[in-house]
Amino acid sequence: MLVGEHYYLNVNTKYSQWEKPDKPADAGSGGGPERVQCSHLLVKHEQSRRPSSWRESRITRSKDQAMGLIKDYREQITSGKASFAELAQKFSDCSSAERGGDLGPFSRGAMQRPFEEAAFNLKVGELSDPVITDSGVHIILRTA
Ligand SMILES: Cn1nc(-c2ccccc2)cc1C(=O)N[C@H](Cc1nc2ccccc2[nH]1)C(=O)O
Repeated sequence: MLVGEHYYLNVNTKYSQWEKPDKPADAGSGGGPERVQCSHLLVKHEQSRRPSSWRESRITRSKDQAMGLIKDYREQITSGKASFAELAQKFSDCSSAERGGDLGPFSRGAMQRPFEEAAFNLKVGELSDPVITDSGVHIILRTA
């Protein structure tokens, strides 16, 4: 929160951002969905913004180890060995694990930018590649 700093608001899409836009404001029409619903599986690591979760009070795994785990979970899901919700419920370091990783519907501007970009570029039913945010390493399933 930068007190006194100006931010930029696209009055068409109601999207706000700190960075000065580098292209004309889009009209907000046809630019993909307004809202998406996603589930995610998050593996935190020692450099995560909050290296703690319902699973582990102090998370010490490295970022590389977190990436390795996320790739393993992704392979289990794509090969049908396990369901997304089952692995998220068991292993996600986000409190949404209790709901199989379901975050509910959200608009642009609600989530960290890398997560938002990945989520809004998924088709319904599509599983993302690993996504890195300040929280850790995620895989994202768009459900609506
Ligand atoms: C964004 N969000 N929604 C829930 C949630 C939703 C539904 C039911 C319970 C919790 C938890 C969170 C959240 O920020 N959790 C954080 C971890 C985290 N960081 C995220 C970054 C982007 C998207 C989801 C993310 N979840 C935590 O538990 O440390």
